[in-house]
Amino acid sequence: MSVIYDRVALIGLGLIASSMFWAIKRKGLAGEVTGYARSDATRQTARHIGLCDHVYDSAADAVAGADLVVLCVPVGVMGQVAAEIAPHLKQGATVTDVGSVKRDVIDSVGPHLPENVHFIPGHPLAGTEHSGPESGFAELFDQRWCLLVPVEGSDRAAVDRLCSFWEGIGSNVQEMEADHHDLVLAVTSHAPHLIAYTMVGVADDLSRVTDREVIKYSAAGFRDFTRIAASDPTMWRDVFLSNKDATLEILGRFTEELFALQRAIRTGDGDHLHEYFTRTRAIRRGIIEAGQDTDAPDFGRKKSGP
Ligand SMILES: NC(=O)C1=CN([C@@H]2O[C@H](COP(=O)(O)OP(=O)(O)OC[C@H]3O[C@@H](n4cnc5c(N)ncnc54)[C@H](O)[C@@H]3O)[C@@H](O)[C@H]2O)C=CC1
Ligand SMILES: O=C(O)C(=O)Cc1ccc(O)cc1
Repeated sequence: MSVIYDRVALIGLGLIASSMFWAIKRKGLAGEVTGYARSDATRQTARHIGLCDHVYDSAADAVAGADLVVLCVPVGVMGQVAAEIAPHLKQGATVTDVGSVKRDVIDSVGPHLPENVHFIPGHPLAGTEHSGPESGFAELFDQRWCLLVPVEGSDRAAVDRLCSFWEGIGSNVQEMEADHHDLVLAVTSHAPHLIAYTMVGVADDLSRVTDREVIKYSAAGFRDFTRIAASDPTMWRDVFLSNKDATLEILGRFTEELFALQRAIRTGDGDHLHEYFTRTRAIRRGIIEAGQDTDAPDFGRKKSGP
């Protein structure tokens, strides 16, 4: 694979940026990769582990001369970071992001960017419950989807170039409209995370009265919930607050179904339960047949280091 962008700037050096860096280096997709993170401690750690060719003390310096700028910060601060870098962007550069929510990011970032740059929002559907610069690994995006969400007037050549970049990183790329993205992700990722957070919270309350038996005897299902509920609190607070409508819609439907199942249990309606579980089992089989099953935490891949 050859160089796709001469200079790439990663803003926010956590799980996603560090995984991107190692994947970029693995395939030689960029001539140089610069980086910036808000905290001095993160910048020091990044320098110590060789994350980025150069880590700058300001976002302005990191993006200067960059052909591709990737915003890898929590969605709640995307707009603020865009305002900070806007005056320093190279003419003709592409600005993208990796945020888990798209409409809110488009609305908060778009207005800050000058007309002479290409803004192409994105979202790699790959991650783990870990965060920070040391949590990244080159294989994170292999065979995972990366959704690109071009905005009105996005330049076709710039979108195609970003698509090639993500394919070089290892992803399968698809384009999607922003509101549709947010609804799909509310079903497949955001609501499930909230449910996991809730279930672990409930069990935590219970564990106090049962001498922590809930943890001690936790079966695989609950352990999977605890993994998800260990995800970064800042990131997930921002996801729920910025994808409010879609998440609330899905949670409303979830609550209705839960009440129906609750009623079936109370009234002894075994047929209802059996039919429901037969339908959900078919969904799982569909996922496996589509080659999207991954089963294990971290989607079945083990961290093999940078
Ligand atoms: N963790 C995951 O599984 C996935 C996360 N995402 C999205 O990727 C983005 C980054 O997530 P992670 O890498 O997991 O987070 P992380 O917590 O590992 O890293 C975020 C980084 O941003 C920095 N940061 C925070 N505020 C900043 C600011 N104002 N200016 C500059 N740097 C700032 C933090 O210091 C940290 O280095 C988020 O928007 C998230 O929604 C997307 C796919 C998967
Ligand atoms: O760790 C998990 O189970 C995930 O679901 C990872 C993840 C988290 C957030 C995203 O926007 C995309 C992927």
